[in-house]
Amino acid sequence: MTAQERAMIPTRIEIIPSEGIVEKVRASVPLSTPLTVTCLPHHGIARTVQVAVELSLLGYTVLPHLTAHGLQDRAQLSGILRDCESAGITEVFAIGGDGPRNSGPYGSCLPMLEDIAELSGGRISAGIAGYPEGHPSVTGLDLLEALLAKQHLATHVVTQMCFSVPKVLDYVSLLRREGVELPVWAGVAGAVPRTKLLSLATQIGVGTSLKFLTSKGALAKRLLSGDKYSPAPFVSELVAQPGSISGIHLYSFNRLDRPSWSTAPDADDRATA
Ligand SMILES: NC(=O)C1=CN([C@@H]2O[C@H](COP(=O)(O)OP(=O)(O)OC[C@H]3O[C@@H](n4cnc5c(N)ncnc54)[C@H](O)[C@@H]3O)[C@@H](O)[C@H]2O)C=CC1
Ligand SMILES: Nc1nc(=O)c2c([nH]1)NC[C@@H]1CN(c3ccc(C(=O)N[C@@H](CCC(=O)O)C(=O)O)cc3)CN21
Repeated sequence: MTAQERAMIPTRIEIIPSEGIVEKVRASVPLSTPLTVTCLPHHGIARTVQVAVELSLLGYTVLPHLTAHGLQDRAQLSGILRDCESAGITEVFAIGGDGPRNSGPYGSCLPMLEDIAELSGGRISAGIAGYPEGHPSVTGLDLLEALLAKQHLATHVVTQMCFSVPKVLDYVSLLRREGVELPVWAGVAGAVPRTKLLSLATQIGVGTSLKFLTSKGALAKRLLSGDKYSPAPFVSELVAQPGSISGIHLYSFNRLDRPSWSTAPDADDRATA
């Protein structure tokens, strides 16, 4: 694969719907860069959808994250899908969610996906999550079974953040062996302070590949240079493998400097006031 081809890998950015984020995005992200809006338990789904709708109306391609555990009932999901459609949103990222399951009908992602397909009449599609390193409280077999059950309702898989190229590639091979043909987008941490990354990675259970970061390999050394984690060496190594991943999903933590491998056009394309 040539450097030119590597540079063409589709890249999208995940943001947190914090106060002021719409203005921040508008000031620094070109309209051509797709965005996803995360859904954290202490924020709730309404906030995610509101930010996604605002960004979509500004002209961004945007996917809100919908968490099954965060939904009270089917009517709430129906309202969210209507709001999305009215704002021109055609795809969401569907996830179980970290928060406690409420009394609503969606104990996991699958029944929510079924209702998204039914309520939207198939007009809103969905991405789902994959775990190259497993999940702290779910077995690998359960995760695979859930993925197999969900795949017919999904358009793509986004991986949990991972710091090891071989683990991502092994995971894509595993999915292909098990009959999952969906495109896989690799979840990659953005250039964030290393302390922040370490605490978050421990919290969400990606400790194994973090051990890789403290190993003595050449790639590990490059990733660890400076105060911040640098995703660029990881990304260039990953995309050099032909036919493996379909895109890069960057967990930005709202640090919105343009990623060094980005294919996005220049500042002229930014949203204007
Ligand atoms: N990768 C990501 O971007 C995000 C991941 N999450 C995490 O993903 C988990 C699963 O969501 P999906 O991948 O959509 O899977 P899912 O909702 O399809 O569930 C997969 C399987 O894991 C079980 N399960 C899920 N969470 C569990 C838990 N906390 N304890 C025990 N069993 C559990 C389900 O019953 C099911 O058998 C969430 O609970 C959360 O921890 C949450 C938000 C974003
Ligand atoms: N289990 C799990 N849950 C998630 O929500 C999640 C994943 N995994 N994997 C990938 C990304 C990373 N996510 C996160 C999680 C926390 C923050 C975060 O910065 N939280 C702040 C609070 C931010 C705020 O309230 O505005 C913190 O200090 O914890 C960011 C992205 C969302 N995604």
